[in-house]
Amino acid sequence: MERINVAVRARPLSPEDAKTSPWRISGNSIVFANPSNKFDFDRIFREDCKTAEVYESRTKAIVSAAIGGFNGTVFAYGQTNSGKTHTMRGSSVEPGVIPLAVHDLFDMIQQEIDREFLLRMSYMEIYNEEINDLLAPEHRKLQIHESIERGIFVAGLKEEIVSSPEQVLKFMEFGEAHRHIGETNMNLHSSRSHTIFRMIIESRDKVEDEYAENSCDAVRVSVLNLVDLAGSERAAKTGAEGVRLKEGSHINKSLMTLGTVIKKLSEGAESQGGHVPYRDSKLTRILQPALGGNANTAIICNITLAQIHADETKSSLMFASRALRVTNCVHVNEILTDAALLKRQKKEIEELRAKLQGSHSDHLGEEILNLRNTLLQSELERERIALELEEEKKAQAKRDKMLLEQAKKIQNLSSMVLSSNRDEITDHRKLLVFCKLQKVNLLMVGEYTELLVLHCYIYKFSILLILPISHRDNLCLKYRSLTGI
Ligand SMILES: Nc1ncnc2c1ncn2[C@@H]1O[C@H](COP(=O)(O)OP(=O)(O)OP(=O)(O)O)[C@@H](O)[C@H]1O
Repeated sequence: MERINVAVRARPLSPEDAKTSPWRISGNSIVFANPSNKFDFDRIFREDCKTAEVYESRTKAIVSAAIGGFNGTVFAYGQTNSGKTHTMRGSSVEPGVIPLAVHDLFDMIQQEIDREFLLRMSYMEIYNEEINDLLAPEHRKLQIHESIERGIFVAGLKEEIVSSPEQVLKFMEFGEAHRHIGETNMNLHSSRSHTIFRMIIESRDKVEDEYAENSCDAVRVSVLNLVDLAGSERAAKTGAEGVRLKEGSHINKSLMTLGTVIKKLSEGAESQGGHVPYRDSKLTRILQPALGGNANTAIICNITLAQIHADETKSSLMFASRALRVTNCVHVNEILTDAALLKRQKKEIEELRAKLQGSHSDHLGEEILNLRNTLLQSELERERIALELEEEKKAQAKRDKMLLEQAKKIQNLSSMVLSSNRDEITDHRKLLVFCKLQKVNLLMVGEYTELLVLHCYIYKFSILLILPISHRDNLCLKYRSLTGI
């Protein structure tokens, strides 16, 4: 959000008027009669200040921004004979803001070696609420239209392509010749119309190769309005009659609408969804983007400090004070073709990627990598443990199964515990073969055990012998002699 910049310029006074002036200027404040009537502004230019200084203080920056694609509007406001035309148009002795801006604009463009520019100009006046083309005097009563592409525009207004300040000023001179100027009691050359001098600045990146990756064919289009308003006037003072009176009433009416628009905006009407009467006059409708819209705007309020015009000066300062509270929303005006849009997005992605890879994100990247590694290791460990657990379960099941089988076998064998005699030797042998096949130890008790020991030896498996004491020594001897153990 950008506030409207408001400066006040006091025109020189005659020595008599200077003596009786009720106004005092101190810094950027101006006081009327007593300190309670104090007005503060961004800048106050005293009577002796030169237009070049007025131009440098704010308009230069607006011109520079316009080259960068931002809309800009500067207008001179004030009562008749207060020095508006002197400020905006000036003379050959002291050029005004318009010729100074035009020269500066071309100088600044020269510095922009990476961009190419196309400049157009138009010049119109609003006379008795009718829009006339000053570059094509036959174009009269032009209409205002609005479209999404162009915004608010004057249909049929001639735009001349220009390539030098001299060319611009020449066209301007042509327009001046067709402007409505009239003599009043207050000003020999009183402007009877509002004039809007406009420069349309189009630019784009200079490219050797249109299709080069890093080229961007986005076009910036900005409008710079330099406005010289007609002065508010009192018929009693100007002595206006007939045509002059009619002109004066139209001037006053449109200035009144301008005042109302500024008042509404300063009260925040637009942001609160309230009605701002832009359409009540051609002037406010054309200047709409500059008033609370998309433009850098500056107002130069011209005043006279003479006692006799104190009321008009007060009213001008009130208007200027309200304008101080108006904010605009300024953004660069860029038109993008589809190709340009794609290129721009690609560029943005590349820039973001470069940023991500920059020093700032190195540390972050490393940390992310470490975290990822840790996570991976944890997952592997978890898998390993799960596998081990599974194996363990299988082994346990196998063991359980084996134990169960063994228990069954023991049970079977228990039922086969022998109480043999010589006739049962064949059965002993069968049993041994069975034990060999089943890989189980044989539990034996009873007589004739030596014969079984012999068989065990032959079939090579160990045996547990539980024998009656009487048999033990005898058997041990036999076992030793057989096995050599
Ligand atoms: N700062 C100044 N220094 C010298 N002369 C000035 C200054 N301001 C105004 N004048 C002179 O005062 C006269 C009236 O000024 P100008 O025509 O610029 O007033 P204006 O506000 O445009 O009036 P109007 O609204 O009637 O067109 C002119 O002769 C102009 O040269």
